[in-house]
Amino acid sequence: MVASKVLIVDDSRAITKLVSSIAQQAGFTPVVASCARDIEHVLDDPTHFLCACVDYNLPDAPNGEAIDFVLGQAIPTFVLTGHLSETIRDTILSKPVIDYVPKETVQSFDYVGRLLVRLRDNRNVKILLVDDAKSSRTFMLALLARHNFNVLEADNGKTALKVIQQHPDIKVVVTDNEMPEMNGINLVSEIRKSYSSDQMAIIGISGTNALSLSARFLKNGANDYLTKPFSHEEFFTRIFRNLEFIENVDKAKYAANHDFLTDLTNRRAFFELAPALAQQAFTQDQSCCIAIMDLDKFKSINDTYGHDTGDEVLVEMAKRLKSHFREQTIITSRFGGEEFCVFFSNVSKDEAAGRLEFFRHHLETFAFELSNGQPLAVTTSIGLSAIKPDSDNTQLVIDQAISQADQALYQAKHQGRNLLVEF
Ligand SMILES: Nc1nc2c(ncn2[C@@H]2O[C@H](COP(=O)(O)OP(=O)(O)OP(=O)(O)O)[C@@H](O)[C@H]2O)c(=O)[nH]1
Repeated sequence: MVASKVLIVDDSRAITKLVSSIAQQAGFTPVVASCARDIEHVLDDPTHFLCACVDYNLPDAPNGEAIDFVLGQAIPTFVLTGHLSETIRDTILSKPVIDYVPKETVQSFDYVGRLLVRLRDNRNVKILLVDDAKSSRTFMLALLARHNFNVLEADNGKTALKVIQQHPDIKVVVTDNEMPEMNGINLVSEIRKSYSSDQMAIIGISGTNALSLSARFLKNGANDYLTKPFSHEEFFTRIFRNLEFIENVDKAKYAANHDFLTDLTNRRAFFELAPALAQQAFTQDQSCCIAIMDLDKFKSINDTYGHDTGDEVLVEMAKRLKSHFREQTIITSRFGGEEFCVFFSNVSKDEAAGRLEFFRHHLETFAFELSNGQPLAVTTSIGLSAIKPDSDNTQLVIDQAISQADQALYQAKHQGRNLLVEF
């Protein structure tokens, strides 16, 4: 069961309305209780709740009692507070809450939206804790679990490397230094042999009595460090800052390699990926081929229905291409305009021709449905060419095959369109 509800407990109608709309925008169903008494009535199954957003001060629960009740239902909880004295802050942070949000500014509510999305997405974010002291791992694990992170553990550097080998998608490693088998500093330099600082963030933990340790962590490739003892707010700030950095780099890389409109691999990334796949295939005596596709009379679609409809057609074409050619060894790419390219590795020319003919026939048979519900017949012409097996000159043979597939495509257009022609 996916936890898709957000419990909102607040006596202000303005706040419940605002937070409900933020939850809805993030894709969750808000469930509102306007006082502590109401909570029991609106809670059906607590496992359906991603989290709760609870007001610290309610008329029938003036000192955070509602927070304890909701936490008792095992629902991850963050607290909204109107007045934040040091005492209230300390009281809130003494409870196992996710965080507290002062109801001060628009930015506070912006933070609520980001927090909800994070809580949902954190399930897929792996964080590795490396420390030989179990108590220290347990403390950090409990903090990260509140934010739904997928937490892995290791009690020394060597074990950590094994865990990383099994989970290369770990985003953040938090490591102590003094450990048996392999210490933290050595672990950092081992990780950096395979993962750069924008692929896997490393936060070193150092004690206050060893100030030079933080510098050694950084010099060996750590992204950041935490000095013991640290507050839980400081811990989360470091985790989030480093995670956001990794995620932003991921987003930038994705944007650089994908076509903005159709989300297919773009031409530049195609020429980075295809030679490596071709080389792999050729060294295993497997064949590779390339198809160039061009939508028929696309200009008249633009002219008749407008450029936006033309864009819709390109997006739909990309979706169909992706669903027909899903394998990791096949690259579907938008080369530009209404021209697409499919690179097949480990596929013979005959098999590729069969699959492309099936795809051409599928387009011809099933009209595209536009966003206004109107059907639109779209066809494509296709040129196909085998790539000459030459693992020493993959770039060159790919360029040759593209030019041959282009010539075949030209013939397909010339022979009346909606055709597959092999070079
Ligand atoms: N909507 C939309 N149109 C685009 C895009 N890129 C290129 N085009 C249009 O695609 C059309 C391509 O037209 P032509 O090259 O004349 O080819 P065609 O009309 O498909 O004719 P044939 O290829 O001979 O069947 C032009 O009108 C371009 O403006 C885009 O990103 N979106």
